[in-house]
Amino acid sequence: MATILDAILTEKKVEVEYLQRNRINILGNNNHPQHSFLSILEKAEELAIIAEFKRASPSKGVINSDLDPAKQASSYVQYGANAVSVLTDKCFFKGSFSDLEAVRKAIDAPILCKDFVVDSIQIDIAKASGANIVLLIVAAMKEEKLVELYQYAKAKNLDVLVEVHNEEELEIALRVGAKIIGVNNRNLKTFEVDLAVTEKLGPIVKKAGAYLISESGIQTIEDVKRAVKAGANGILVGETFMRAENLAQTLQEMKLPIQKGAQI
Ligand SMILES: O=P(O)(O)OC[C@@H](O)[C@@H](O)c1c[nH]c2ccccc12
Repeated sequence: MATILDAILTEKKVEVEYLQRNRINILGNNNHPQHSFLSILEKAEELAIIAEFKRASPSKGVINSDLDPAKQASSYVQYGANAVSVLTDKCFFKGSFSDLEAVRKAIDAPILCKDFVVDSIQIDIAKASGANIVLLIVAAMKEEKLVELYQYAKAKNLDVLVEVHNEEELEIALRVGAKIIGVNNRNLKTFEVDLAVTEKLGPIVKKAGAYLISESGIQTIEDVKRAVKAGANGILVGETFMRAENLAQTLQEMKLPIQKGAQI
């Protein structure tokens, strides 16, 4: 049966063809500020928080369509987020590269371009829109493609968050040489969310000497504590922050000290 990930990847092929045809019109500014998320992780004694701007998702439908990306991202940084993630996928997440550009103008912190990257032109556009980090999802491509796109992004001075959901994908991420590994607690094929995925894969990530980011489904302090216990250096949180009634408090209380030994 075709999964939602299959549907997204089919759509991305169409999008990439469009981007290639319109390359000249799209690629703009390449003089955005550089921000190294990796060096933040290297120095951090507290959990790094990547706060996500996420209007909607295929699993949750509309999450919050009232918020302005620049304002929300500024609040994230003001309340202590170490990086901001911006969904740029239109069809399934109601995001855009204009959102990313608006956030770039508003904040002085690393920005993660959150999309389903399958071609280098998407990395070019992410960079031209002001991103400092790109996401590469192991489940979205063959290993050779992952190697190619990883090297491409590195050569452009971007940090790369390599996302995995099981041991097999994690082995691939480590073979590619990923330094920052995102363990997605959500299965992109079934939408099932389980923090036990971080607990299972976290120790393997740490043993390999990479930084661990626990992604998705984090709602409570108990969830954050579980991630920290599994060795997380950071967490990626979208829905909880987009729906928060008291964002300052919700975000600030997640800034827990990281485990000793989680430093590399
Ligand atoms: O809103 P949540 O459950 O806090 O999840 C955020 C983030 O992890 C999620 O948006 C995400 C993780 N990996 C992705 C890949 C593509 C799109 C979205 C994602």
